[in-house]
Amino acid sequence: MRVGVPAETKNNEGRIALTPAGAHALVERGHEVRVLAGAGVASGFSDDEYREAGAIIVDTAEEAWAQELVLKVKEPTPAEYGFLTDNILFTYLHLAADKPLTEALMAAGTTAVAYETVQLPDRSLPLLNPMSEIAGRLSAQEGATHLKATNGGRGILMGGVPGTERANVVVIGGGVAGEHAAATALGMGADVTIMDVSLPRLRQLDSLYGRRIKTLASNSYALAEQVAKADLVIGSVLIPGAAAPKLVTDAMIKTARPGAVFVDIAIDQGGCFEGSKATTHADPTFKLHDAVMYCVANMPGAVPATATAALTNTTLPYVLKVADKGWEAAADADAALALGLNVAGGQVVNEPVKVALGL
Ligand SMILES: NC(=O)C1=CN([C@@H]2O[C@H](COP(=O)(O)OP(=O)(O)OC[C@H]3O[C@@H](n4cnc5c(N)ncnc54)[C@H](O)[C@@H]3O)[C@@H](O)[C@H]2O)C=CC1
Ligand SMILES: CC(=O)C(=O)O
Ligand SMILES: [Mg+2]
Repeated sequence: MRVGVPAETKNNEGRIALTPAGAHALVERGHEVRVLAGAGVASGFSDDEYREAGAIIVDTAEEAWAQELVLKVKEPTPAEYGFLTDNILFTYLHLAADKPLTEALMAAGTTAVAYETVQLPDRSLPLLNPMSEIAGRLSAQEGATHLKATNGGRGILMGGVPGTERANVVVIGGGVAGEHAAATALGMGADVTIMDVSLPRLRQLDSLYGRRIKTLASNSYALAEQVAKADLVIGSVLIPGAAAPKLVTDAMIKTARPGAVFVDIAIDQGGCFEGSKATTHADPTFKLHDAVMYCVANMPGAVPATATAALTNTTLPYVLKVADKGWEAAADADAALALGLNVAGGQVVNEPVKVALGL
């Protein structure tokens, strides 16, 4: 198959969808790989490394996009809609939060496969998992940074010092991102509470972290109580494919401590705080009442050396299947991969996306 790898175009997005090792694996199996010049540089990969791996370096985005299988990291931005065609696009899509992109994919007849809805029988999301690990860890780091008074925050140190209060960190949604957020905040010395609607998941977290963290069943009453006394709130809920539920209301944010920081990791699915709107690494926060809101939709893009390696570790086996067999046969042979299909033949085929967009 002819495989294309364009550069990422989102603000400060340094990842690339294929490493030289991945290009080598594809070429070895008889596929042709075209990588846009310079696309790997921010992740630490030069054009020469791709050439040595057997890839062809192309000079225009058009050429990288005009292949049978296009590999990307983030969803196409409006500037890229013109490149969409009836080929296979394999990338994060987050369509529940993006009707214009959904319509562009339908109009182009793209076979659009979303990393974030590939799902194993145990319900885990193997291609979202590594980026949730990274975004979770980063959320605690970013929270600590924005809690500094010099950044508009409450001026509290995560772990305090002996004789002072520690920061009170509340994590809403104790899945992959939430667990990594909690573990990092714990490592920084904060007081950590994880809230989730899944009691089995809270039991699991309790057995892993014991008395070092608090677990709480999530409901609007408990959320209101926790938000009012938190220094840092991290939102990391997910209903796969669907728009994120707005769990923290504007009224709750009004009661927050002045300078409290709210990190909405779930912003790529529309956000789980009322009042969240997507921000960029260049301008990551805004003020809402007296709170600092951090809503960057591509958090791992800031650590591309780690994130590209972590992402391609998990995507490559699936990429090889699609390139070797074509979409239909690959999806027939792998039920987890088949669940990645979001748009095909001009129609949305993922049920939660359909519901979220009212289609
Ligand atoms: N902003 C960014 O750069 C990134 C964002 N993400 C996003 O982070 C979010 C979380 O992803 P994962 O941790 O992988 O998901 P996950 O599926 O591992 O965890 C989600 C958790 O939310 C819980 N949950 C669902 N509804 C809830 C509710 N009403 N109240 C409390 N908890 C609830 C679930 O029980 C589950 O434990 C997703 O939206 C994902 O797309 C992931 C990576 C990067
Ligand atoms: C999952 C996602 O949105 C990201 O890695 O940017
Ligand atoms: Mg997005």
